[in-house]
Amino acid sequence: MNRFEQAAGRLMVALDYPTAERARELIKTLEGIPCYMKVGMQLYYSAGPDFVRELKERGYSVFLDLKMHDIPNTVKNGAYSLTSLGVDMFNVHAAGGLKMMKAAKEGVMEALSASPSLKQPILIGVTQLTSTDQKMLNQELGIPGTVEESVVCYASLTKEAGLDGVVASPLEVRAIKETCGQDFKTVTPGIRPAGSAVGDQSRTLTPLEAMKQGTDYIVVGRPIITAPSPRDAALQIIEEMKQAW
Ligand SMILES: O=C(O)c1cc(=O)[nH]c(=O)n1[C@@H]1O[C@H](COP(=O)(O)O)[C@@H](O)[C@H]1O
Repeated sequence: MNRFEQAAGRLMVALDYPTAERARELIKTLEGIPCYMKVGMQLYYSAGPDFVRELKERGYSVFLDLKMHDIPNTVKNGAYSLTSLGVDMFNVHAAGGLKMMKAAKEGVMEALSASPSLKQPILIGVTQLTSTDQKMLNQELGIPGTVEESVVCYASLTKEAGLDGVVASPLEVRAIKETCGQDFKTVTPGIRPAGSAVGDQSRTLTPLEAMKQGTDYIVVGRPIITAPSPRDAALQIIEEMKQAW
């Protein structure tokens, strides 16, 4: 694998579109770039599992971002369904607690033993959303301490539950890896190339800065999908990622 492919494989493009048709247009413009594709609530709720299967048939790695957060039994069954669908990665909210996250893992393992040909998906806990800032954490969510402390606390809980890593902002990657180990995966949205609109994100870094923090994957939506040329935007981000090595 050359350096371009290595970097592209760590870029997760958020297909935040209302329909499969719109997502297919973007995929066409990104043809030949071996990035990860992230399907979130907007697209999944409209296009469903068929679109995930289509992405798999096209050869993409798929992160299904549905952020499950429910009672343990419901999450276990949801995890069973998503594993059976054949996604490469999916996530649950760490705020659902230890028992819920362990149930998610059980759902994965049960699906794998029912269909041994399936590949084990990477199971990730969402810590504090990258739109959450210090004031919101303390005043709205009622969680004391700093954002980093809360993120590291959720990351430790996620590790204890036996999951593979967390979603966090790139600003917390070093602290997460120090506490949970270098192999514990970090998936980091809140990526903003220099000069691009921050929008509703609060805790952001550029692609280069995020890679320098040692993150495993960066998630990028609007800076690519709303760019005049999404292909150029994606290629530029991959170039930036390569500079970190
Ligand atoms: O789990 C996620 O992917 C996620 C977690 C988080 O804390 N923040 C966050 O932005 N995301 C997702 O990452 C993507 C970021 O998109 P942009 O802000 O457009 O780059 C969106 O699809 C979000 O749903």
